Amino acid sequence: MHPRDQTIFALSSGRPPSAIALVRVSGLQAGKVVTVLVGKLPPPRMATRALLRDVGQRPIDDAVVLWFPGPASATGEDVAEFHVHGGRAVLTALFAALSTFENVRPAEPGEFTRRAFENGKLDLTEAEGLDDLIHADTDRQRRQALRQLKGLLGDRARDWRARIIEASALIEAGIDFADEGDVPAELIAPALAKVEALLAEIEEVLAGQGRSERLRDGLVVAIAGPPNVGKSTLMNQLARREVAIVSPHAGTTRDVIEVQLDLDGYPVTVIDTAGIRETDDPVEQEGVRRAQARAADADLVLWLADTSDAENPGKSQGTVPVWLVRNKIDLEEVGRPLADVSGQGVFQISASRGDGLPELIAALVGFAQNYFGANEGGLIGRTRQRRLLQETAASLSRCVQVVGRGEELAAEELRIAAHSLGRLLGRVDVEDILDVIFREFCVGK
Ligand SMILES: Nc1nc2c(ncn2[C@@H]2O[C@H](COP(=O)(O)OP(=O)(O)OP(=O)(O)O)[C@@H](O)[C@H]2O)c(=O)[nH]1
Ligand SMILES: [K+]
Ligand SMILES: [Mg+2]
Repeated sequence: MHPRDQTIFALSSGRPPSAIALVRVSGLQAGKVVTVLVGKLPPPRMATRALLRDVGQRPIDDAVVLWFPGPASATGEDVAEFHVHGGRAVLTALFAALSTFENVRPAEPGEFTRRAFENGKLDLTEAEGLDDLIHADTDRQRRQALRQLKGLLGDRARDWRARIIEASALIEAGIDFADEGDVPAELIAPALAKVEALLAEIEEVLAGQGRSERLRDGLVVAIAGPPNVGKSTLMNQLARREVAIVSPHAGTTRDVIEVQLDLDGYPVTVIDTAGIRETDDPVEQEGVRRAQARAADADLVLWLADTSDAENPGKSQGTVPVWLVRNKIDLEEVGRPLADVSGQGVFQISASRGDGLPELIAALVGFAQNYFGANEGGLIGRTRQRRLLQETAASLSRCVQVVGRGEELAAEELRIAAHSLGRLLGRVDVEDILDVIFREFCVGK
């Protein structure tokens, strides 16, 4: 039997032990499994309390069972849910009982969602949103994933694709009529108008979103600078715990230390690095090498200097934005003005006392907002989605350019655009292009 036709089961709730564990079963055998374990098939979609028994009638656990006959189920197949006590031995006994059925096996990762997708319960962008929602750590990530799961991008893509197919049908009809007479002009003009409107909408979505797809990975902020300027002290302040060792000894930090922060709902990874200087110590040299590599990979560098230091923050950072942060302002002589640097991206702080930190953190939140796009309507959740939308826009814009020179070329670009959106949704079939042509125009050939 093909693995796709086998019945699958898995623990769908968290790691045991837990108060309650949810075990899901999906596939052709689900009904039989429930009938044997419960003794009868419970009414559909009603929580039913039952003593589960294995095939040898030995009791497993007192459970709540839900029976969802397909196709009105999460996967589209027959699905059973067992809510049992979340003990390891309970689950072992239940899994052993499930495994005694023929063609019933443990599910592969993501297999329930895969089946739901294959049965048309959700499109690919929604499946991606579901995965992102499960992995969301921060509120922004959760909201973005929920938008995807609700199908906001999928709905737009389906609408765009339908309109591309309409435009395509107009052009195809023009091509067909062309060898009989001179109908195309009236057909091509509305097709072109449709394509231009579509292109504007897709480009707006691409432009207005910042890099919302990076919300999944988060923003990387590296703290770099000369030794002993207080990088690890700042790191600990941002993390609100002692993640890095602080000492008056220059060259304390050698390894790259990371913490994940939730900055106003934005996921931010802060990296503390070794102080950058010339050194003979091979261990410290390696630390400096790693520090430079990580700073070059970061999305933002906080270049820390103490107030005496006039270190140039720009060097060796490539295209990564660098903010100059002057630390230890508490050591400034009374009455002496704070360092002469001012303006955007220059901060005065005391990492140990906390002065200037609220301003620095507020600026980081602003940077994150700008980076990810503050727009609540951020539709793009993944690089894959952005790439396919860019491909779609590129094909539509080529279509606009070539339409005067040849309808066949224009029609081909529209086919490519529809194909890109089909891939975005995970549904590529050219049949529906033909369907629309035959249904709407009935040329009768
Ligand atoms: N007065 C004062 N001292 C500070 C401040 N921030 C850090 N220090 C002190 O400066 C020394 C170095 O701090 P660290 O945080 O270890 O500096 P670092 O940049 O991580 O040093 P390396 O890892 O060795 O490169 C410690 O003695 C800290 O207590 C500050 O704002 N004011
Ligand atoms: K130090
Ligand atoms: Mg350090």
